[in-house]
This record gives sequence, structure tokens and C-alpha cells, in this order.
Amino acid sequence: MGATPRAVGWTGSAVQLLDQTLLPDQLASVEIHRVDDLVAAIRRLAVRGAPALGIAGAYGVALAIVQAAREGWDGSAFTAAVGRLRAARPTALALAQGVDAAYARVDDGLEAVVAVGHAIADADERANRAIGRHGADWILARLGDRPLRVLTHCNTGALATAAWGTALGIIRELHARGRVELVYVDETRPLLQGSRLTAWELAEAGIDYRVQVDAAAAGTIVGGLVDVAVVGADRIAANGDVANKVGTLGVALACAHAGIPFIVAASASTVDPDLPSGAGIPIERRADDEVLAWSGRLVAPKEARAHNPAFDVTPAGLVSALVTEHGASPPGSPA
Ligand SMILES: CSC[C@@H](O)[C@@H](O)C(=O)COP(=O)(O)O
Repeated sequence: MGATPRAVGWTGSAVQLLDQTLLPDQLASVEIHRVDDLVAAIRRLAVRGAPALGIAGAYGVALAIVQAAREGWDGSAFTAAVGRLRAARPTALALAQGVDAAYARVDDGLEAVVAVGHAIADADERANRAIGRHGADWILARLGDRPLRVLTHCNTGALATAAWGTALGIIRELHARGRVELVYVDETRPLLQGSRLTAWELAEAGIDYRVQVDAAAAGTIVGGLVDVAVVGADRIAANGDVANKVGTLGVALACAHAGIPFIVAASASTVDPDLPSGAGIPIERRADDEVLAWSGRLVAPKEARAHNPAFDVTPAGLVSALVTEHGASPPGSPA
């Protein structure tokens, strides 16, 4: 079982992505040579997960420099391309942060912009390792130093980050300490990041897991089969409200009912100081066919319309602890 390959990289002239839409069947990379191809790759979730999107955003600005030189863009074509990249997915704060940090160095040239992408990736990996340690410490201090049954939603692992993972990084750390009995993996409708990606990462890491449909999560939690739930975040408002993959709120509500901890793991940069509460977090709406079709076949009447928000917002009051690289704290307090 090898280390999970990097989700995002820079080849010297192109963005390299591990195409996550192909997992778990194929582990294959694609090289992206045009900014609008990167925008399309982000929209179809070839690369996804907030921290990985931040790295892709920074390298995407480098790609814009390369493409502009190749195709003779003027300044407004460059700015427009960077704008399309920044807006490719609205909920993950990291994408805009990665694009903005790289764009601020454009006048210093390609290497300076690429260095921003490398620095974001390095900082993310360091943050994730610290999140893993702090999260495992918090959980074991409260639940007792024993093997635990953990539930997670979506994918927050190496595939979603520079390496290691946030919530999945805590699970990896607990496993390294011999403290994981079983992980319940919500499949994560409609795009199955749980069953396709998290289950694959757990299998690679040798961690025992069961995939369950999202609708089973509340019963599993309230039925006493789970000791703790750990999830990631795409954006956290200043008051601690958390936007994460749709279905997270249901997990949090079930944890509150069952009286078990609901832990959010994310780098401190995920907190958006400009948003007083979760009501202001932009929630991505995705295409109807993600819900209404299954393996290319319609599974609803052909006139059906879908409600397909990609994220939901969990109120801070349902979050037992926010774990960042700085430690575990009650949500809404300084991270
Ligand atoms: C460390 S990843 C944190 C979040 O980005 C993750 O939980 C999530 O919701 C990802 O959603 P996705 O739509 O797959 O990009």
C-alpha cells in the first residue's frame, strides 16, 4: 500500500491533476495546458476538496501566464481567465485564496507564481499533520484511550488536500495510534466522494471501514454504533457556522441527538473573517442530472427537476470542536 499520489502538481508548464472522477477504477493523471480546461476539470470534480482547489487555483494562475505567452493574450484576456478560474466553484474559500495569492505575484514572473502554489501545498501538508495530532488528542482525551468507531462524510483525505488530509488526517492519526476500530463512510450522494475516494484511501491505508448510504448515517449514529463524527469544511463563518458537503448537517443533528462529538477539521485559513454567519456563505448549486440520472440512465420522470445544493451549513452550536493546525477550540472562538 503506497502513499496516495498528489492530487495536484505543476510540471513546469502545465497543471497536473490526479483525475478523481476515474477513481477507484483507475489511478490516472491528466496534464492541463489551458486555463479553461482547468476550470472545466474543477467543475467536473477531477480535482476537488477545498485545500486541493486552493493549490490548483495558484498553479492555475501560473498556467494563465504560460498560456498568455503562448497565445499572445492582452491584459484583459489574462484577467478574465483568472476571474473564471477564481469563480469555478464558489463555496470553497481556498480556491479564491489560492488564486488571489498567486495573482498578487504575477508581476514578479512565472517562477514567483509557481512558488506560491508550492508554498500553499507545503503549508497545507504541515497544517494537516498538526490537525491530525490535535484532533486525535482531543478525541482520545474525551472518549478514552480506546479503539473508536468513527463516521465521516465526503472525502477529506490526501485526495482533497496537499497530503494526509484534514478529518481523514485525524482518522489516519488515530489509526497510527491503534485507536480506530471501524470507519463508517457515508457514500456522499450524488457524486460519491465517500464511496469512490474515502473508501479507496482507507483501503490503501489499511483502515477497516464500511460504506453506507447517506440516509443510513442518522440511524447508525442514534443507534449507538458511532463514537465520534469527523468532517471537513469548505468555508467557516466568523461565528463558527460550517459549510461542508451536503449531508453534513444531518450528521451533526444526529450527533447532537445521540450526544456524541461532532468534530470539524480544517486549516485556520478556512475561516472567512468577512462573513459574520453561515447565512452569507455562497452555496454551489449543481446540475440536475447529477441527481436525476444514475450511470447515464434517467432515474426520475423526464420532466423532473432537481434541487442539488453541493453543500449545506451546520450551525456552530452543533459543532463540538473545530480542529485547526493551532489546536482544538470551540467553534467561533479564535482558531
Ligand atoms: C479537506 S476537504 C474539505 C471539504 O472540501 C470536503 O469536506 C468537501 O465537502 C469537498 O466537497 P467537493 O464537492 O468534493 O469538493
